[in-house]
Amino acid sequence: MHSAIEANFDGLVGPTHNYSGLSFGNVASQVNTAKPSNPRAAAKQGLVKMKALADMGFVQGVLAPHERPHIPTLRSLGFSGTDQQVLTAAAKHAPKLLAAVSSASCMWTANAATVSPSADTKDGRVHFTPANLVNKFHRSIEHVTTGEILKATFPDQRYFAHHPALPSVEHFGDEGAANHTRFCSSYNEAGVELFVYGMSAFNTAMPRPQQFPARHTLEASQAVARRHGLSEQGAVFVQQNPVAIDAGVFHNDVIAVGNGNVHFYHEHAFLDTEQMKADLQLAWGDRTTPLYFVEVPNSAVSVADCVQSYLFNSQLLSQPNGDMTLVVPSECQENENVWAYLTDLLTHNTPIKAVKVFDLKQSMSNGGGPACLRLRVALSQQELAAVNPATIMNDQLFATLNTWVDQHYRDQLIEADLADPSLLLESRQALDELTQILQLGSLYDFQKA
Ligand SMILES: NCCC[C@H](NC(=O)CCC(=O)O)C(=O)O
Repeated sequence: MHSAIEANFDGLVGPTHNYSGLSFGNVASQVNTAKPSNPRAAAKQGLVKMKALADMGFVQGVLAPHERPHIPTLRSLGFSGTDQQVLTAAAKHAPKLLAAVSSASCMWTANAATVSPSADTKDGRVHFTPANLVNKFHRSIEHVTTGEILKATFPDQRYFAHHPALPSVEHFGDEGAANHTRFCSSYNEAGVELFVYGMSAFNTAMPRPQQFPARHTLEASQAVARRHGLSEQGAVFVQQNPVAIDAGVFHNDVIAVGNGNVHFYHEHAFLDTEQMKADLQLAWGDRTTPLYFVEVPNSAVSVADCVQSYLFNSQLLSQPNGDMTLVVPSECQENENVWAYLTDLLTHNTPIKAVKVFDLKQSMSNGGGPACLRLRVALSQQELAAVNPATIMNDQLFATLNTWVDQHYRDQLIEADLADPSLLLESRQALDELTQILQLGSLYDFQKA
């Protein structure tokens, strides 16, 4: 039997990448507000990570950025005239709104969707639900285009089932795979899907964060598990620690990561750690491989260290021999406690045997680490063969995309630049070419007009 694999689909950073301070509750986004960004460096840092994973033998895909600034959203909010008039009026009367419709936030594809592999679902297809990202306006406008990009990347309906986003209302706040982890003993077999939520929308007696928003609800997770056709045994629902959310852990993937039979998480990640372990263990059942819980004590790495270094926003990747590699941002190396912990971890008897460090500073400055930048899609060989091949990273695509970035991206952007009509034209020109490179068809609004 040919083995199933886990592919990573990273978001390519778009030409309008900037720091607008749009994410209340996300420390990096707030701290770096109004700093100049470098979209060209951002895109290239992401490409280097993608290429490195492809070179390590992993299947690596690319998800296209969205059209920004998004003129149709401005029109729906009452701006009118030519595209240039819309832009100028928005810049004058609602500059923060212009910043919101210009964000390159779709780069963080861990928030693009929740994906359930075919081994877990009732109809034996891979299921996708784009996340409504309703808690932040700039992200709430992503899900329609995300759905179209996912359909263009995973087109064959015999293998892939595409759902629309959940209702766009706080009760069903859904942040996608940033709050979803899958455990399995091999990618061929049915796994256990862990859904982590920030609060219950309907049960207001349950604890909630006091200061920062809980973006993701229990009810959203339950709905996704139902529509994906997961078995009762195959889905576990666990509440994130509200205290951690108030300390800046706006997604669970800032404080926990799992893969295969390993759950790597912080002591304060969950409201009830013992319950999380018991529930996962019960769902895991009597599989022959043991489930490893690698719990990081607060005495070694504080929650503040997690938020600053993004230790847990790492990618935990299985090598063919079962050993795992942890892909971390360079901030981990710069944080003394975190680096000491990681150095020590490698001497312990866990499946985590190697650490790889990447410079992702441009994305990190908006609160997005290695794990935020990727959407995991476990695929059988047959399903992999049905993926749009033009989106798979290799030497040629890496070279093509680097040249494309050099041609179209600026190396500095501040908020005021978002009003520049030539930025809009440059971005459209770039994306128009990209749809040809990645063979996505005409998916952007400006291509349909
Ligand atoms: N998974 C990481 C997501 C980071 C993202 N940051 C942002 O949107 C910041 C954008 C800005 O502030 O310009 C967020 O908070 O959802």
